[in-house]
Amino acid sequence: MDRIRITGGNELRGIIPISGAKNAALPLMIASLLTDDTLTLENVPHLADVEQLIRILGNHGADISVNGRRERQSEGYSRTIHFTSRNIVDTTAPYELVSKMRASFWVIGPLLAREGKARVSLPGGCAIGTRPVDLFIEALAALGATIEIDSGYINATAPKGGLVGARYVFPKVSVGATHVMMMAATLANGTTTIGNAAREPEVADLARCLNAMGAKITGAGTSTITVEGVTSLSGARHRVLPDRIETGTYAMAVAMTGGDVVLEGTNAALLDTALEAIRRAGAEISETETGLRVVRNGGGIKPVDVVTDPFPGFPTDLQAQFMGLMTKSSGISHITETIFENRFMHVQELARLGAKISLSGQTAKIEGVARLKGAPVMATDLRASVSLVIAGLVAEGETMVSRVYHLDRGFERLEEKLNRCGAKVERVSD
Ligand SMILES: CC(=O)N[C@H]1[C@@H](OP(=O)(O)OP(=O)(O)OC[C@H]2O[C@@H](n3ccc(=O)[nH]c3=O)[C@H](O)[C@@H]2O)O[C@H](CO)[C@@H](O)[C@@H]1O
Ligand SMILES: C=C(OP(=O)(O)O)C(=O)O
Repeated sequence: MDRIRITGGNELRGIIPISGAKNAALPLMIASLLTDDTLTLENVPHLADVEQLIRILGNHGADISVNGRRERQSEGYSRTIHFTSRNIVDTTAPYELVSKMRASFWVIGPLLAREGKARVSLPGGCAIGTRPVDLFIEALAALGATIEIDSGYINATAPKGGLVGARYVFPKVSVGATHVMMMAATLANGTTTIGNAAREPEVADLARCLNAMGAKITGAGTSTITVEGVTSLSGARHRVLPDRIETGTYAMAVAMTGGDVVLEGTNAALLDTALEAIRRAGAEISETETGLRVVRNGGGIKPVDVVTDPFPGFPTDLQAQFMGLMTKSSGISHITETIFENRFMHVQELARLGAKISLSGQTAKIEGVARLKGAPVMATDLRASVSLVIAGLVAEGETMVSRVYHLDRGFERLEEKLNRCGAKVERVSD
């Protein structure tokens, strides 16, 4: 199993290209199941999750080609992928496939809308909390679906003439359930209004793509989304938006090591709240023609308190990384996690590097230390693992991160991007 060895102590200086967003690419790929035409997605990151979803969509009958060729490899940082689901050959998403990646559960929306039925395994894994699916069930039931849970599967069936537009207000903001309801409603009879919808940029990106496919969606990116159902969708070409979590991660890495890096191909509007926290921690961030410039030349890292929240709040997917940064601040900071109840697995691993962190309920208290010292640590989930990389970049000596398959789910060519800016990060295959 691969491990990553980081030799700490180098500043980051140079350019880091920001990839297409994993969390936008996944629902966009799933949206391809809504049409028998070809959906072409540009700027798709080359990640383990994307490869896994390609397998899942293939199981439903999608024909997928990368950069116009059939092989699934590319030399570039991002790829153009064509998805054609002329016929849906199977409306079951089996446990073996869905358990590996939670977002694959979202196929339930398009399958139900287009085929009138779907049998989808309940998603597995609880690395960051229990992650229930009750909101998906309620939202689809509101559109008229009959839902049964049987042997670990959700069996969803649409009424005879198809799903029916409805008004539904989510009791809690859910990115995934908003994606699914929006996709399902595109082919429903009549108009759907989604209240308390997730406002994440990835929701707006999905709506842009669906509209290019002929859907009639307004309000995506606000908390009320209206979807006027249409009878069919066509193909389209769409460019995946930049990854705001990757952007924030590298910005925090630069704030941690010091240096001067341009994050290319991204923009501040995707993560204003997180950038403000990084600025308060001591980095200068400015918009350039090509992206964002992050600079910290001396001055140390200041303690900053953050609370995670749905967009436009501080993203939970940047919580672990910000904690990594705060381990070296000059005082005491508090980080409160409000989205997932068990998203603090990185605390004990950061402690191995010398961090001083205590937990009280959903709040972590971080007492900044003057030095971290390299050690063997274990990645526990995607964002937790990259927080260890951020800490490793300034830890004295060597930090060896095991279980890097978590990192490969969401960070494209991490070692290469960091090394080009002066870091010493090496993948070791045992
Ligand atoms: C692939 C992808 O895009 N994943 C992102 C997505 O996950 P995901 O869409 O799974 O997260 P949700 O927004 O659905 O979860 C938010 C909260 O709602 C709860 N909930 C959710 C559904 C449900 O039926 N019942 C329920 O109670 C969850 O347990 C959690 O406490 O948004 C999260 C919150 O920004 C991010 O951390 C994930 O990176
Ligand atoms: C938690 C994440 O993804 P998922 O919802 O697929 O687990 C993530 O992107 O940080």
